[in-house]
Amino acid sequence: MPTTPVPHWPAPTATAPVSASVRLPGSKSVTNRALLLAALADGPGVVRGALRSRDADLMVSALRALGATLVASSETAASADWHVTPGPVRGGVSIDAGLAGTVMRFVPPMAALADGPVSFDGDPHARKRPMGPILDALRALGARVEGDALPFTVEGPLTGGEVTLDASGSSQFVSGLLLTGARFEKGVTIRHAGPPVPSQPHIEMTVQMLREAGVTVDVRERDVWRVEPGPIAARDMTVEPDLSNAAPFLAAALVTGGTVTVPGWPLETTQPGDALRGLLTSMGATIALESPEGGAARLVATGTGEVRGIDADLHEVGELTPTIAALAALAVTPSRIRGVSHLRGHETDRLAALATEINRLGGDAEETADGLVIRPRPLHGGVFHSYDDHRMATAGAVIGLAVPGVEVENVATTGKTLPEFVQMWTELLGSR
Ligand SMILES: O=C(O)C1=C[C@@H](OP(=O)(O)O)[C@@H](O)[C@H](O)C1
Ligand SMILES: C=C(OP(=O)(O)O)C(=O)O
Repeated sequence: MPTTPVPHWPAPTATAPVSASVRLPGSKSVTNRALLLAALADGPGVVRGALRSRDADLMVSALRALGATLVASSETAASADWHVTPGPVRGGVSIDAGLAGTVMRFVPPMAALADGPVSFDGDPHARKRPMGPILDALRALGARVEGDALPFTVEGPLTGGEVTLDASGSSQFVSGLLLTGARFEKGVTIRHAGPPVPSQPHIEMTVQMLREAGVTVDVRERDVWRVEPGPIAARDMTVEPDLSNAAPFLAAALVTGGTVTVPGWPLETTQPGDALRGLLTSMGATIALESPEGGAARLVATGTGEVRGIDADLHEVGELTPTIAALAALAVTPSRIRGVSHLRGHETDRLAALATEINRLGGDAEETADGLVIRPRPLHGGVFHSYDDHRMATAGAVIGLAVPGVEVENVATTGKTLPEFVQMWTELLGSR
């Protein structure tokens, strides 16, 4: 039966400076680590304020398929408190990774603990995302693996031990092995050999969450991570708001010369989104991380309506690139974004997608080997394609604030990490 085409979303243009408080749901990266660690723990635990989104739901389904029991309480459309009871890891099941890097890279090492083969597949584009280094590592550690990308099958048992891999394509290869590593008979020692590993804050997030669960992790040697075998302690933990998803909302303060407040911004965090404070300041925002006595911390971003270009190496915080590129396309001076060649293996080839879509609106964006050069040029309306990439869709929304007639194709793809994006964006623009 022919499907009815979904109309493009007319991105609202701001007619006045925004002034809003935007409460973000839980971090995707923290949620999916916390759920997996809870499913591997030595007893029942709770993950509070967990994100509800496609990526998080795929993780919940994967863990249930592998034998864990997850029951939600305090559930809203955007958030849930998950009560997680681990079970023996069960094989003979299939896992849908969707387009989620955290599912396709974090779950296979756990699947190697199962009592039978576990098969993985995902969205058509997910089959193009790099998987080779982590699948080869599982082989080297003792598992049987069929396939070098999605779809693939993993079958334990695996003893663990030492492995060398090239994690320059994704930090998630390291995080994935570390998260389950304590449950391998010999633990795991990972040595990286190759160009620099991106997204170090995400690896620090993994290490910190493991340590909080009582796991011994040694990171004293550069590019070497060691997890000792042992139990993963059951915990009751609360997920921080998703700071990367704050990016388009904070960007709206810059573009419109308004003010956006994000309540609950952690004073200390391993989330890469915390780098927005420096990045947006360089682009012309005034940023204040306020911590009122007795009150919860919050971030306040204020713009002037004029965006400055930026020269930035985003190697450590690659997932912020689409928002920074959207701001750069609206800036009054040129920008250069460097250090992000690994974005070609993200939800789509983000460097190609950003250059194509900015140029489609009349902009001047050029791909380089490891990033983008974006020069000021007046933009016009048109369709901004999302390539099934949540952060492309929100980048289109940021440009639409200043450029009438921008239509975002498949805005529903924001459901990967922020299903309420359109509603939140509409409220942002309405609440003046
Ligand atoms: O571990 C994580 O939660 C993530 C790590 C990063 O992956 P890459 O290192 O592949 O960029 C990041 O871009 C992704 O959004 C989430
Ligand atoms: C790269 C991203 O996601 P994933 O976890 O699927 O790699 C992202 O969210 O920007």
